[in-house]
Amino acid sequence: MGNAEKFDWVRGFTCDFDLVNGLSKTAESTKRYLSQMKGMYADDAAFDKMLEGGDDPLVYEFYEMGAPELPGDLAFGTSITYPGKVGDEYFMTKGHFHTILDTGEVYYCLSGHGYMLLESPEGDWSLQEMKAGEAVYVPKRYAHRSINIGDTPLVTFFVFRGDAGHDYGTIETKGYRNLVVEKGGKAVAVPNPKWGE
Ligand SMILES: O=P(O)(O)OC[C@H]1O[C@H](O)[C@H](O)[C@@H](O)[C@@H]1O
Ligand SMILES: [Fe+2]
Repeated sequence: MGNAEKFDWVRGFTCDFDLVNGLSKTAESTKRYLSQMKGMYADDAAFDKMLEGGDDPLVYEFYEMGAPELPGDLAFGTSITYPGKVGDEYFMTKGHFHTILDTGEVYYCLSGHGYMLLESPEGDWSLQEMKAGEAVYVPKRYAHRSINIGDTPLVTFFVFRGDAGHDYGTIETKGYRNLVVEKGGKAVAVPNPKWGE
């Protein structure tokens, strides 16, 4: 049974999410493995090398609860980005704009340490730090991507309008203007050499 049928979107329901690892015993997660992110990391050689050995690490997983795609409904769940790097670039989600660009989103960090990378179509961008107990507001119009800069899973709980939709196209073709890499033991933002390609 899929998540949409499991839950009563008309009369209400509850669902568990672990405070530390973010996982649910009831809902089923959607998983994204490294092989599904080809071209998204700056270092293609490091990316290919990681997959050569036959190992395809789980980079992140999240819950699609099956909220009705209507303006009055709310999509919510946890998103878990695992620790790791491709070359010196930290593991991250694909990131997306909302199809209805004018819809925001809230993320509350349950555990781990990382950043939310925000970028508007006009190129305004920022990094919002995420650590347990901090909530991040993703304003309407901004693409958003979670980046794990720690050694433990970065776990967030998110809520957004049910009809917002995901637009991956722009990020998949152009990328973000900046990446977050480890330099001298520190996480720093650097310009993305592949941007706009
Ligand atoms: O959609 P991605 O960029 O692959 O990230 C995965 C997921 O992360 C977050 O938790 C969002 O709220 C989800 O809507 C999203 O689908
Ligand atoms: Fe979103």
